[in-house]
Amino acid sequence: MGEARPDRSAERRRLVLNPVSGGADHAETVRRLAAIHQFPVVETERGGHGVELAKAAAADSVDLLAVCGGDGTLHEVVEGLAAVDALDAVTVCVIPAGTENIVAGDLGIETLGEGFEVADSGETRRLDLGVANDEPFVMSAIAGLPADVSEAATADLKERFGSVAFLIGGLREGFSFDGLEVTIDASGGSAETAWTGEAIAVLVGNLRRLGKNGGRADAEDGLLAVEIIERMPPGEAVREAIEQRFLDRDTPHVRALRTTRLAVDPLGAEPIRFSLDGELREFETVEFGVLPDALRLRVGPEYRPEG
Ligand SMILES: Nc1ncnc2c1ncn2[C@@H]1O[C@H](COP(=O)(O)OP(=O)(O)OP(=O)(O)O)[C@@H](O)[C@H]1O
Repeated sequence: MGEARPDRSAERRRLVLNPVSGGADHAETVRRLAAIHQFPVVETERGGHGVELAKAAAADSVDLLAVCGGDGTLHEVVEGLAAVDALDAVTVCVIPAGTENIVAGDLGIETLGEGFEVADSGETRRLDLGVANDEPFVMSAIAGLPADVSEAATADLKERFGSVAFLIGGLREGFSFDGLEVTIDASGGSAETAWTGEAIAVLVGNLRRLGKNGGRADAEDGLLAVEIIERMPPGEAVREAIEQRFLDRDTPHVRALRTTRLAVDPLGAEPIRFSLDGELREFETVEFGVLPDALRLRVGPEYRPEG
């Protein structure tokens, strides 16, 4: 029985494929599915190439751009579209083939097949983007323990253990972590906050579960969900961080707020490292903001903005 396919004659499609994300075993299947779903494929050849391929897609008037890889590949594509001011002209869809695929999971897209289904017929919504100075991010910006955790999860660990690698890395790092001496200034949200001290982690969420106090960051509310995890004795720190992040419990050393603007200044001479959607960046000083409704994204049927 032949199923009626949507009329795509008016739509210019393209797929950016990262062939080495995740376990690097998806490329063949993706090329086959892409042919069935009428997506011409371009492939990333090195780190940062996704930015260039996204700019080229915008220049070629692509209006539906699928991204197949992990959160890092999506990050690069969004960065490229933003750089040429094409976020409004291009609708993005996500085909999950990374290690974590946190964004895809938040959009209700779990498999390659679901990714292509949503690309074909999912609802298009407008999601906020976060920005760190000038660089956009889809999901989150994280400094401190969890950022070190992502770095500590080596490619080998990731390959063997997938998501668990982040937890293993965290437990390793937890014993040697020095803390972040910072001044944090938030304005334009539920409460003005000025805070100076030593933090274990600063989490700035746009689309991501951040624990009970911050709730799931809502990518359609025009706000960033921020959590500041204060310095505390090491035993308590590891326990509270784990309770907060994995068990959804209230803990005493965590401040949660929602804001449109957040400035973070390190007190010492060292720059501060943030992981933007899993990609590490260093900042002398950083100001976070929101671009409301900036990203046109196809979402799965289970997607709920507030999680
Ligand atoms: N051909 C390539 N060779 C080497 N590295 C590449 C190539 N193409 C892209 N990359 C890099 O691969 C990295 C990993 O991609 P990505 O973050 O999407 O997947 P992941 O880390 O497996 O998944 P996730 O971020 O969801 O956990 C990115 O930093 C990207 O720049």
